[in-house]
Amino acid sequence: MDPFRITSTKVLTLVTVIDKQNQRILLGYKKRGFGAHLWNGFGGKVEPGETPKEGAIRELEEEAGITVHPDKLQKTGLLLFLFENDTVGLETHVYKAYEYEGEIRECDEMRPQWFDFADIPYSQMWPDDETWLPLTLKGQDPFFGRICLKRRPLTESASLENGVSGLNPSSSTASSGSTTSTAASAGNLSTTMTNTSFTADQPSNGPFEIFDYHLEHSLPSAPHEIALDGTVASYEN
Ligand SMILES: COc1nc(N)nc2c1ncn2[C@H]1C[C@H](O)[C@@H](COP(=O)(O)OP(=O)(O)OP(=O)(O)O)O1
Repeated sequence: MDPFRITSTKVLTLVTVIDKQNQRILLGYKKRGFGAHLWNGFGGKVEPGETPKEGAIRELEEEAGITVHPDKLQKTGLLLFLFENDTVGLETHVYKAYEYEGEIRECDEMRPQWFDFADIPYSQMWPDDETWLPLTLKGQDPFFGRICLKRRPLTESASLENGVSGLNPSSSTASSGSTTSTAASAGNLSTTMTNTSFTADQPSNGPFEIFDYHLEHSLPSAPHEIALDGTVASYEN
């Protein structure tokens, strides 16, 4: 049986705020919960009754204290994170914003910090970020990605005791949406990598490593393109 087969998804958002003029990006250090101790964009579960975009704006406000007008929030990608032997996939709607209002502030969940494009801390981020964040920064978006992750071998995970928590990705409370996916139609980018191994000199970026991934330059044009199990996501680009 395919260890990456899923029967449903949770709908999540992820926002990167980009300061084009100064060539830097705003990331947040996750203090607790799923992905704790990693730097990431801002986001979380889409609440019932919310669109992904509304959820993204709400999470950005909650986690970084800033507001983005809906017209200024651009869809940069749709990423489907699949975890080995977990039938719940994470359907993650990724956005970027070049403008915001308000003062950036820390909260109990996230500590925001600017990073120059040249100093993005990929070694302390989810391992998939290095595959797609550069596309966002270079404007090579939108993209669709199917990213399969598996747990690092135990000895390595054990050495990450003080690292990432939230070890069961589907254990956190559910959000709206219930969709599974097939590959989207072919785009002009097609990147595939298989079974990247963790090396001792690679700093820890969590208990998971990429098993394989596929990225392409096209968002599914219609929800049915990402539905496998008869359920259909309701999302907007
Ligand atoms: C698996 O790979 C992932 N890579 C990246 N870059 N980001 C990920 C990955 N898996 C999840 N994420 C992102 C998506 C969301 O922005 C957060 C998870 O959100 P969380 O579970 O913390 O949602 P909240 O609604 O904030 O949760 P609580 O209110 O329950 O704390 O990580």
